[in-house]
Amino acid sequence: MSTCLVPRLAVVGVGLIGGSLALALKAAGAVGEVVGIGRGRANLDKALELGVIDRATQDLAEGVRDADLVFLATPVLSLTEVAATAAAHMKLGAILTDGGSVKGSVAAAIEPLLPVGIHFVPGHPIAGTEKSGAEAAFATLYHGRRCILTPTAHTDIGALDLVRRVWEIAGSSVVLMDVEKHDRILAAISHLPHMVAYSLVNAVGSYDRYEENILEYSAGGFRDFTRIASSDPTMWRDIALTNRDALLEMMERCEAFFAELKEDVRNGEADKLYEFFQRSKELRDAIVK
Ligand SMILES: NC(=O)C1=CN([C@@H]2O[C@H](COP(=O)(O)OP(=O)(O)OC[C@H]3O[C@@H](n4cnc5c(N)ncnc54)[C@H](O)[C@@H]3O)[C@@H](O)[C@H]2O)C=CC1
Ligand SMILES: O=C(O)C(=O)Cc1ccc(O)cc1
Repeated sequence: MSTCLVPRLAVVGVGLIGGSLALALKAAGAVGEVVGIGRGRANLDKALELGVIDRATQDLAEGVRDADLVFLATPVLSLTEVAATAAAHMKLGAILTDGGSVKGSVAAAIEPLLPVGIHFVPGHPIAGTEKSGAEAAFATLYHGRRCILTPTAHTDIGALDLVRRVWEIAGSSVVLMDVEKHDRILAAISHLPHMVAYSLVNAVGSYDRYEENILEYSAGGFRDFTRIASSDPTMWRDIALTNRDALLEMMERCEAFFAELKEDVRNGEADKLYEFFQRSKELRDAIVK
């Protein structure tokens, strides 16, 4: 009989987020067996080869059957369907959690589907990179980062405690938050920057006056600013669709500042431009150490 925190972990979607949690728990000796569940055989084989998972299956029902904890790490729009199938085949008392970037739609859709005796804890590790797939996973991704859990009135306290300990063992500090606050904060600090980066790359990459790819002339600033535009398009499509209202509000705020800047450039407003840039620098220097 295993004495580790999670005797059997099932990870649905063995990519950056699911794979990294598996590796972190393995490194800490907190997990017995890790079962990886996915749609593509090639990614599962890679995950096996890299030691991210111990067993692989493309059959969700079979993969979750004996799991004590099931971690859903697939794109946000797939989570409800995956959760419904997983929950229907999990053992009584097992815990289901997720790492989706948007929480309001996820918790609201999944909770009504859960059979009695299956506990759901919505979560979101605030850690990541622009890379995807099992090859992108690494054990220290969550070190020194935050993980937001968004329990609802229905969340089981024991399940919440176990998921909290899982993320702490993975190296994160856990913050509890209500879903609306989560979705608004993430729209501002994560989802808006991705939309801006995607737009910037399009604006510059489609500029064809000189019939050559001017992205090849990019210096450090362009690379830093647009790294996140290399992120997975399915993931970001799902985030944009499921956090629509909060994201639109932030995109409008951003548009207003851009419009102000445009007017000041057009009118040669030296003092206003200086103030705009000075204020931005102070804000940025205070936020990002
Ligand atoms: N990439 C990041 O930096 C972060 C991502 N997230 C969230 O974590 C989740 C996973 O993201 P990543 O690990 O980056 O993606 P990923 O693309 O690296 O991995 C997702 C895996 O799920 C598989 N998959 C997709 N649909 C599936 C389905 N219906 N059934 C089984 N497998 C399926 C994909 O084939 C892929 O292997 C997403 O919900 C994302 O919003 C959360 C925090 C950070
Ligand atoms: O690569 C980066 O800097 C990110 O911003 C990663 C990221 C993407 C999505 C999330 O929900 C959380 C973190």
